[in-house]
Amino acid sequence: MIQNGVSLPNYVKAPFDPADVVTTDHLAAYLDAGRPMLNNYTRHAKIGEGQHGEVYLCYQVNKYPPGHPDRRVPVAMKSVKRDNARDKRLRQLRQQRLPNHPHTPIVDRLGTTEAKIRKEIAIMKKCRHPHVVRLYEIIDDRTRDKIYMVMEYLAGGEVKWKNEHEEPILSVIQTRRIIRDAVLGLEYLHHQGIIHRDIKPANLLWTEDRRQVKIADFGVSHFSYAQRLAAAGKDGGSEDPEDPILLDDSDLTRRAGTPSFLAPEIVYEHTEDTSPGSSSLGDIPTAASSSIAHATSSQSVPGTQRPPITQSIDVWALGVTLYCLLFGKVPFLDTAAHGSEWSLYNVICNRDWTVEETMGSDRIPTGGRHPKADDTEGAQVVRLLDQFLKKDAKARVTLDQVKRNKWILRDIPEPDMWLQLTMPRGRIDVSVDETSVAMSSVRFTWNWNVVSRRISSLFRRSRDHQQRSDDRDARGPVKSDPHVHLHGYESTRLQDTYTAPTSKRDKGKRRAGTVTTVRSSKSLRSKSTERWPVVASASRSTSAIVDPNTTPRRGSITLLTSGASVATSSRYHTISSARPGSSPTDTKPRARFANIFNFNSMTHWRPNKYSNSAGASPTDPSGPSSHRAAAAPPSRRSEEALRKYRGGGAADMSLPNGPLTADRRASSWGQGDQAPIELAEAASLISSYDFHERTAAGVYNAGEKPFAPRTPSRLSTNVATSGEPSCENGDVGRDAEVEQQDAGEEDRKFGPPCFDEDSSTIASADGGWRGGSDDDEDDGEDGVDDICNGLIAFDDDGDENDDGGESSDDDDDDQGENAVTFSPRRRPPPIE
Ligand SMILES: Nc1ncnc2c1ncn2[C@@H]1O[C@H](COP(=O)(O)OP(=O)(O)OP(=O)(O)O)[C@@H](O)[C@H]1O
Repeated sequence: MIQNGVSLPNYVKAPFDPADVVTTDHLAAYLDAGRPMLNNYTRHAKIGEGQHGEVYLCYQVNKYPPGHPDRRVPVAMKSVKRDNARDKRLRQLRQQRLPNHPHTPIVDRLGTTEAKIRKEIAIMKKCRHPHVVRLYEIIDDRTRDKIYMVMEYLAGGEVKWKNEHEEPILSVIQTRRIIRDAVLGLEYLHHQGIIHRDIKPANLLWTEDRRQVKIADFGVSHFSYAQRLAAAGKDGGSEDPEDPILLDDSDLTRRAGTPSFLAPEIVYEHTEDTSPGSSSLGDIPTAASSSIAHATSSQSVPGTQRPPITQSIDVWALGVTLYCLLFGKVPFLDTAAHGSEWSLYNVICNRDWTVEETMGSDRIPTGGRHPKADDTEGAQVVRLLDQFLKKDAKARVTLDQVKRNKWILRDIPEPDMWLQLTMPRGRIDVSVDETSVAMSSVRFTWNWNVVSRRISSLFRRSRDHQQRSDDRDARGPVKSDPHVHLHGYESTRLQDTYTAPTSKRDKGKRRAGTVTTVRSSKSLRSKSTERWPVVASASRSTSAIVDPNTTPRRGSITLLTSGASVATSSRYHTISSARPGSSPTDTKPRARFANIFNFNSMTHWRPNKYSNSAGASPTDPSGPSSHRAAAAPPSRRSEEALRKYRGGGAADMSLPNGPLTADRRASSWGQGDQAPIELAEAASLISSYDFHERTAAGVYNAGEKPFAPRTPSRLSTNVATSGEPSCENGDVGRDAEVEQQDAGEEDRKFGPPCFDEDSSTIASADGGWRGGSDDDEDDGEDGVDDICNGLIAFDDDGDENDDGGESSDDDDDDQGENAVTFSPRRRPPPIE
């Protein structure tokens, strides 16, 4: 196989490459022979429970004939509650306390589980890498109060690393493979501008065969344009990764992660000697991040500034992870009798770590904390740990250096090729609007007055745009999907890209990905927007660009013609819309207005506290321009920070190599020249290839295996051997029985799942998150929830809660009505 000019060895298989993330806006919940079903997913065992919801093993029942290997695909389905009365009350309380300041991060302002989940979805939607858990589908029915994330199922479960005697249970070879996989996944994320922020063994999940691990849990991850540019700087770009403005990512100052894995720069205020020049955290730039200092803890040391928080915090956490896997304990432990989180942070900032005499379950000698020997494996590992756990983030090893480390490359047959193949490629973008539309709001309703107002506004504006479009330069629109091609982006495509739905079921699918919600304009949360044309290029997704010359009114919809000039002003938010399954050949425009106006994009304008001066609307005194006068302090969002840094308004943004045009930006993000496939995807398979090693590592040797694959993996075997999917052949009773026995047996063998303080993610310092599962909220509200383990609830009359009725957002508190209902009498059309 030859890929991008590199000839891959025979053992490299074609990479797994399922379609893009699907957003389904219709939910049918019902029982099938006693087995709960959501759309075409049958629910099986509960795999885990996090802060915001439960994760279930489900089987996707596909339209393949019975017996086909892909007919039933195991997936992990995470169910998360959007919002609820308690959240709402908390949010109101928090909003009262929060200063109304443009520097308040958007997550703070929303301050809900919903905001967190939206961000998680928006980030996961974009990630495509063999060592990052894939998101397949979002089931987001606006009439429900839960959202379902359908993910790749990792049957091997979390990476466990110690036994009850605090001894390591993984061999050194297994540890190396885990770290290698994590490095590749993390390098990909960093390349995209994503900081994971919660790297730890529990967030590395094994595949069923335990040959690979994948990074999971993006609940506290952070996407940053600035960080991405910083990463681009490494590639020879002109950006300065240390530039304080590029690092203006204030969201990062909210402490998130797991205490034992936090980097010193996150808890820097605990550093003992913090005088400039002598800090163990290195030279702290005094000018840096002044805007983020306000968010630091009350314990911050006067006269010092928080060191920049960069992707390096993930590198530190990976170092801590390596240490855990090798020695069965965390490197920084609070040994005080009445230790607290604070004393742990003191240890992290000020103390060195120790090294046991041996490492791994195979007890390979280390040579101590400062090994004298040069080339022993132990010495190599300790030196690598030294580089990982540098308190000064600037002195810390980079992932690229880790990949080139002797110990990491130790058992790779062709290291040069591996390095070449695993080079991260391709860029993605997670825009603010993508987090907004990552999931929609509950109770999305038609409001005919609004609809008619929108329609007339639509006519007016599209006429204006038609007139202006001739005068504009032909720069292509900024797009936020990595698969969008800028070239050949023509409005006529729209007209070739829609097939009218043929059934109600299809209709649901066709609507998937429609532009839905603009939070700041409540009136827009109507079905009027939902029904507007989805803009889809041949490659599934587009974004809209707003003409800076227009003066959109608050809450108006603006339509553009092809080739409209690009407004980089942040007051115009592009909205991506992705319609799964659309192809240039089988579709045509769905909107009745599409063929009248020939538009290819649409956008919403919304007032934005973070606006800068570009593109101000002189006719909108109540809009951002007036707000801006008051909002003089520098904007927080990194893209705006960059714009300011580059010299002011959108028009004169310039880089040393010329102006930062939309095309240049898009191509610098890798959106203009999409590689046929992700090279790294193919290459990373090599990292897990070596059957000898696998045997040596005890992957298939039950005697040596520290943890057997969990119940669900056995279930999948069951399904495979039975030939027919259980829900089809009525075998569910037996299946459930076996499942139960299996779970019991597993509990006996391995004990119930436990959460120790080393591995529990902490909430944001400002109390933005809460613990507890959804069920906390459900108590007394929908009792049947318990029957279905919190996933689905019956309603008394057995009717599905359809989205026909008029209702307002204010009804959100009504948990009983919003609960996902379960109708044994109503089923979706059978899967052929
Ligand atoms: N794709 C998956 N495949 C298999 N198991 C998974 C998958 N995703 C999550 N899990 C399991 O479900 C558990 C809960 O996952 P979830 O993402 O909800 O946790 P979380 O809320 O992020 O947890 P934390 O409290 O650590 O942040 C995890 O511990 C993990 O073991």
